[in-house]
Amino acid sequence: VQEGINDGELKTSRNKFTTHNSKTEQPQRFTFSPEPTMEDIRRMQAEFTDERDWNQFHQPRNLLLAMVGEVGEVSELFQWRGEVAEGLPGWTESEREQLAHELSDVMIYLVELAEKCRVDLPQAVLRKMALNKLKYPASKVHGSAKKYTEYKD
Ligand SMILES: Nc1ccn([C@H]2C[C@H](O)[C@@H](COP(=O)(O)OP(=O)(O)OP(=O)(O)O)O2)c(=O)n1
Repeated sequence: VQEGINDGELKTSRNKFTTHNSKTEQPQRFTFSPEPTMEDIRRMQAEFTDERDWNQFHQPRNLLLAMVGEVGEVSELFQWRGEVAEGLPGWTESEREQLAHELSDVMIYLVELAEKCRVDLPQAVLRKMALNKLKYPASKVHGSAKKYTEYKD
């Protein structure tokens, strides 16, 4: 993937939040762009830290603390607003961009934390989702948010 993303591409990806189907006025289904992959993000962040000689600070515990700090920054954006509906109606472009920044910070630190802990994150996610399906069979739990310990067969 390219290092730099031009303004046009950034705008397109932001607009996916708000585009509507003009005939039905229904929000269009939202999807991510296929790139960058988690491996692209790992490599780009590794280059960023190498270029700054920052690996000396990026041990697992420091990355964990940095990630949790960024989760706090995401929380600040939702703080005192009450419930927020999907698609964030009423949020300004600038608030949406701020959220995109903070979620990205969380992702960047998460990916680097996984790398430094030697967790192959994309594959680990696949394994965990397979486990989740076994634990919560759709036929059994459909429409209920109980934790698995509350089901008695
Ligand atoms: N030692 C560091 C410092 C920063 N970053 C990178 C990863 C994050 O994506 C981003 C975090 O930068 P800041 O710590 O400046 O945090 P914010 O961008 O959230 O700024 P602020 O805390 O002012 O909102 O920069 C990094 O990898 N290692």
